[in-house]
Amino acid sequence: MDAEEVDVVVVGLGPGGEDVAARLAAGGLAVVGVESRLVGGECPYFACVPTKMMVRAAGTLAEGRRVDALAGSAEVHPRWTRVADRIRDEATTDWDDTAAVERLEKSGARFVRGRGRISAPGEVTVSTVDGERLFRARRGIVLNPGTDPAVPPIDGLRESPYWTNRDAVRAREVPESLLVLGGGPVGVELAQVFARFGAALTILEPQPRLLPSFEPEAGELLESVLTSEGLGVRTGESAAEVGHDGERFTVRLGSGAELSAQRLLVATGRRTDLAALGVGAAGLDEQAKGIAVDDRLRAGDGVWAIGDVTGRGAFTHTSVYQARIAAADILGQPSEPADYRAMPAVAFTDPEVAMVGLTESAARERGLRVRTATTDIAASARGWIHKAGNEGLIKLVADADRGVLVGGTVVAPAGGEILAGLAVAVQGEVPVARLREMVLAYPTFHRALGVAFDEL
Ligand SMILES: Cc1cc2nc3c(=O)[nH]c(=O)nc-3n(C[C@H](O)[C@H](O)[C@H](O)COP(=O)(O)OP(=O)(O)OC[C@H]3O[C@@H](n4cnc5c(N)ncnc54)[C@H](O)[C@@H]3O)c2cc1C
Ligand SMILES: NC(=O)c1ccc[n+]([C@@H]2O[C@H](COP(=O)([O-])OP(=O)(O)OC[C@H]3O[C@@H](n4cnc5c(N)ncnc54)[C@H](O)[C@@H]3O)[C@@H](O)[C@H]2O)c1
Repeated sequence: MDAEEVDVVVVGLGPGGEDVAARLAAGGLAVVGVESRLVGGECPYFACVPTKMMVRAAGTLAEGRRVDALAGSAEVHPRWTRVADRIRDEATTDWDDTAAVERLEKSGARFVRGRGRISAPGEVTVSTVDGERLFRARRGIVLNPGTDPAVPPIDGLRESPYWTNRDAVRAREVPESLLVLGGGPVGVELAQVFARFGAALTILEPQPRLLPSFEPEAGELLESVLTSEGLGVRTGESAAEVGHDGERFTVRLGSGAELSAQRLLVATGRRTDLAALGVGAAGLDEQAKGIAVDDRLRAGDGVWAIGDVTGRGAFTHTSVYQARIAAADILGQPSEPADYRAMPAVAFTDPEVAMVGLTESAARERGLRVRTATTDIAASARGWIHKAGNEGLIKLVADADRGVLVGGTVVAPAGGEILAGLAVAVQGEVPVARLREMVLAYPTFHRALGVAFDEL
């Protein structure tokens, strides 16, 4: 097979892959982008965008149900077809990436639909519907393969018609009951959405709390909100066996108890098949969980990796941030090295759970002399005015020796927006003494930060 000579091959066109391909093409390089499914990746078709449309719709239902407490009376009648149609028509154009392919090609990159794998150093073989194509990349290969849902090895699960996020966003109907395996961001966001649309919901999370990668206080508060909305939350419990009789799922727990539901959503994390990507041919460990990269996103000689697969925060903003740095490195342009100190994470539940930088335990593990402060959003002036739906907290984590914030968590209505102030403080290493002097508008939710700064 003759090889086609190019400068760079980008394998996988998630948000970062699409971005890096366009940047490299704009920089004058001959670029081929390879995508086996949809250009844009998980985020626009199966993740961020459609799930946030669901969250937005479920939030309006919740607000409608709060009318009785604040403004009169209202009857709310959920209709899922509104959400399903919006996802199909506005978010995903019925899961069609024509516009994204055109955008990519307009940027100057070439597009090949197929599955790429590194077949030799500097070489990518792409399996397309018309057979195999071979590309030789003079400058290098950028890997942006993203992740697929990880399905845990629970007896009977793989043989059952379980859902992942990809099925949940395509749902045309709300199940009468839904069991969610996993209380991470995917699990809690989708659980609250489907519950607000009428599904009887149970979340099963083996760790002691929901959102285990966030501050424990955040997971505890979210659990109390979800249970007050009628969801069942079973933390510290795992599924031992899954059965499906053609209509319903039965899940036997480690404790012996049994749960039953019409649908089962697997939201237990993500995985990438590095062996299928051929990373071994580039001298990388194909048995590893992800691809280790340096602060220029270099994974090896002539190989860069960006996005979820790098394990530096599985978010769209990480992927496009890394794309910018990798593109600059390949083009030989100046840029700052990757800096993840103020990486934000937001779970778009109601209240939103948002964090930046280090949790208290992560800061202690790094040997920092940690000082923390926590304040209650409901007890703040704005929280008290807000009333229904005012649950929340702010937790700050400071390095007492340097007198700066190293992390912060906001659980609040629009907590992800409030987080921006903390992100600036962590990134800019603004002294806590200076933060205390700030004038914070009354009565905003973020004004509660002042109480926490004082406590620090
Ligand atoms: C339900 C859900 C909700 C989420 N919500 C948010 C959110 O609100 N905010 C946020 O920041 N993040 C969110 N995320 C995470 C976000 O979707 C990812 O971090 C984001 O898509 C970036 O991923 P990526 O760039 O690594 O690649 P991906 O988006 O995973 O795309 C990788 C692409 O590579 C392709 N590919 C893989 N292997 C090959 C191959 N060998 N050859 C050719 N193509 C290949 C795949 O088909 C895929 O299209 C969410 C995730 C999920 C599951
Ligand atoms: N708003 C956002 O930015 C957003 C939203 C969704 C997802 N994401 C990203 O996507 C990635 C995937 O999210 P996720 O929630 O699927 O993964 P996750 O790894 O964050 O959480 C998975 C959860 O499943 C639990 N779990 C593991 N095995 C289990 C089992 N056998 N049964 C039940 N539970 C089990 C884990 O303890 C964990 O709490 C995350 O890294 C996240 O950052 C981001």
